[in-house]
Amino acid sequence: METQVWSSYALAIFALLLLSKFLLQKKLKLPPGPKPWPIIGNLNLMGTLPHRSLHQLSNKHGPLMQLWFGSMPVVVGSSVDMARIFLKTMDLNFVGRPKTAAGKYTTFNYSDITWSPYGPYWRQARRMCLMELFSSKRLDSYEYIRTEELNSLLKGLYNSCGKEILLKDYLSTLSLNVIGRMVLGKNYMQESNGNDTVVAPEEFKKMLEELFLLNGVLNIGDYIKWVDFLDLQGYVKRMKVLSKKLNKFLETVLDEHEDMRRRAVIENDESGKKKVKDMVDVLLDLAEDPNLEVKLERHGVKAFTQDLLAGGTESSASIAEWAISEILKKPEIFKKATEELDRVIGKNRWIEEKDVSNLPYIRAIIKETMRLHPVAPMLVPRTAREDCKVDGYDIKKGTMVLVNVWAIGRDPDLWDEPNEFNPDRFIGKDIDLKGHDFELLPFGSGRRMCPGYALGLKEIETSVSNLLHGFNWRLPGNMTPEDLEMEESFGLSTPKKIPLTTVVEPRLPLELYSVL
Ligand code: HEM
Repeated sequence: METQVWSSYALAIFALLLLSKFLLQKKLKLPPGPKPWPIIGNLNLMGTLPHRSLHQLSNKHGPLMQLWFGSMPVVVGSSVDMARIFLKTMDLNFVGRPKTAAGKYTTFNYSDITWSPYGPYWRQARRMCLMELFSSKRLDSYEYIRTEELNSLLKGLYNSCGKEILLKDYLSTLSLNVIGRMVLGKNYMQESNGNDTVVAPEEFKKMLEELFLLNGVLNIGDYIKWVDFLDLQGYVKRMKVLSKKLNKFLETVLDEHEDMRRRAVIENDESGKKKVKDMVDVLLDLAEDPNLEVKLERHGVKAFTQDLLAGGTESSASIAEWAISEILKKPEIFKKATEELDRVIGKNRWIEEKDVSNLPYIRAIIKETMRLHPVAPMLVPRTAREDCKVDGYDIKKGTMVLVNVWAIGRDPDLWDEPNEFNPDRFIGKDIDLKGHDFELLPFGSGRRMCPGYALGLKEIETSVSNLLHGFNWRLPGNMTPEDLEMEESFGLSTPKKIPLTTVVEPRLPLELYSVL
């Protein structure tokens, strides 16, 4: 009997709560959007590629739209004006990140840069990026690493001339080796002196792919809290497995670095040159700094290191693969690109980083690739830190905010024939990739904009230009450009679903390949 009374009380309270929530929302003027279902909200409308599902919905409901992922309100901006409001005009209010299982389990409880909440810790992290990790002086000091690793990729391709190759394998090895040496000081993924590797390169690449995927998935438990413990999609289990592997790797890296620092070893790097300070050294220096506003703990150093490795690996490889795939579909673009390369660089040398500013057509190819295939099609989710009004609509504190840069990149009001790959649209136009031009935002904009964009761009520009300069490209067998699939697979990044298989032939005098 007593139980019955209690359950009626509980029911009445629950009904009252629901009613008050309903009345409150009635009073608020929320952005338009699809009607939510009880419990799941609008999760049923999300397909396997959420940026495409949201693009379709915004065509119906407008460039500012609100939906519900379970009980979480989600606002989506899909126009230049909305991007400018969220990322510039009201950036400070939308600079938060949502608390997700991915942030908790895969980034040492939100202690990395990407998922850490807005506050002194994150602000200090951004200062470290600006002043220490990505200063132009530091990036310049690593140029020799980028050049050596790119040469090794070009040599590898030359050795595979005439054979079918999976281009992404070469590209992700390049970015992993570059970022590995810059961040960790040596390549932990390569066998050295006959010793065992700490982790095999293929295994490490898989770990990073898994990290990107798990950081981009719609994990139901994040949005319907009371089913969280069931881990219905099995993602949380995968996150925990992955975080153990990453932690083991990062512990080894830190132990070795600390050991060398104790012994004050001044090492030579793999090419025999005096070792330049790597990014882990810089982070360990910072961790010892008594004047830091917020102490950088060991788990913070591991989380930052992981962010740098992840940010620097998958993105550039994925963009370069998209660029070559688009060019294979349109041979006339290859012709124009090589005309520019032959005119500006000539056929007797490779392209260096400083040459790229003289190659407007190549840079246009890269912009066009990032317009159609932004690595993070909805950037990284943000949250509203306070209640506010946008375009006359109420947005509640805690609302998740997505800026659909993929949709903006295909907006027919901004771009002629938006689905066509046409680099010429950028020639003579002053549109850059640095977050100033809101129609093209592959690195985001504002306070949370990608801190690694300069490094990412350098890698993409020099690799794509040298790939086009050094080789003629064709599709294998009887495959025609129309047969080439251009589907995406989803995660925090959006790589090609079916990796590109291609065949290369040398385009330059043969002696140039022997000096690599
Ligand atoms: C190569 C191409 C790259 C692309 C297209 C890219 C894109 C992005 C995007 C879209 C964001 C989210 C911005 C936002 O929320 O508004 C981001 C954040 C971030 N990126 Fe990149 N990125 C690239 C390279 C890199 C590199 C090389 C690194 C580091 C080595 C890096 C490290 C980060 C970090 C740490 C954040 C989080 C920033 C924060 O939340 O404060 N990225 N990136």
